[in-house]
Amino acid sequence: MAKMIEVQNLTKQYKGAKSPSVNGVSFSVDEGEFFAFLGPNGAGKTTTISILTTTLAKTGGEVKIAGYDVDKEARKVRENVGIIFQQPSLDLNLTAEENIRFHAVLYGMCGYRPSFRLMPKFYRDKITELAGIVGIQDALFKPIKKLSGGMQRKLEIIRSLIHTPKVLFLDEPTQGLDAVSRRGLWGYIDDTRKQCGTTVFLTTHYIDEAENVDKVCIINRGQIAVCSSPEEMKKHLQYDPTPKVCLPTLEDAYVEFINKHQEVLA
Ligand SMILES: Nc1ncnc2c1ncn2[C@@H]1O[C@H](COP(=O)(O)OP(=O)(O)OP(=O)(O)O)[C@@H](O)[C@H]1O
Repeated sequence: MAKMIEVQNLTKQYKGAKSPSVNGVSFSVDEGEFFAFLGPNGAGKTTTISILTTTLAKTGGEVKIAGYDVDKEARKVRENVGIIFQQPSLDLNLTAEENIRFHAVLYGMCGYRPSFRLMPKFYRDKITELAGIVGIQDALFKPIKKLSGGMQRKLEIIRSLIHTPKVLFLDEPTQGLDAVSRRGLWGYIDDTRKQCGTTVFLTTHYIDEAENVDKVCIINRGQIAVCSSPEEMKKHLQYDPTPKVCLPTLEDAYVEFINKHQEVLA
């Protein structure tokens, strides 16, 4: 199976920092795989995702996305990825639909037209479908600054999916969404993954969202601490191995693991 994300010995040291924020990280993600990159605050998740999506320069190591090198073939990488950032990145002076339209043009989905009506049918259909899924049909043509924070988040989600990317990077995608929208979003992402073979790279502090992933890596203080399936993690990462039963959820395994490692590293 093709590797969609290949990371070897990735290092990032911010200017003026005493030590690297990401320190020799290596992992790979196969095509169509659902991958979770978990870790406590400040572990290095956003730094890693920013390098993988070409928005931040690394200081060492090799990174390929969909077979393209993030330094030498950054434009190709961007054509193949969709991103939902932790921080909002919308233009508040445009309408919701205009924000998506510019993104679609930028990502090579279609040429620019000066109004929604004049855009190609496949674009209009895709926007309508996505807006229905996250429930913002009524807000599509309103200026962004009039929308609530939650609505703006939903808009970013639509924007990241509009060009049907091969690899979808989700940096805490459901932060600020209500329960119904969270469920709707995950349903859509699951469908997209299954129908289009989209590879999904997720970081989240809601560990339950990672319960059904294929592979989990935990990063702690800039280094990969463990990489396995959620089932293996639940089986092997019990803090107290008696009685010998699996921990019930990935969140239980994660919390035990982090607690144990914080003590070891303290
Ligand atoms: N622009 C920057 N300049 C200097 N240090 C930075 C910068 N951005 C992040 N850091 C540091 O790098 C480390 C990793 O930060 P990062 O944001 O990647 O962590 P994270 O795992 O995404 O955390 P969170 O879960 O809180 O979002 C932290 O110690 C942080 O303070």
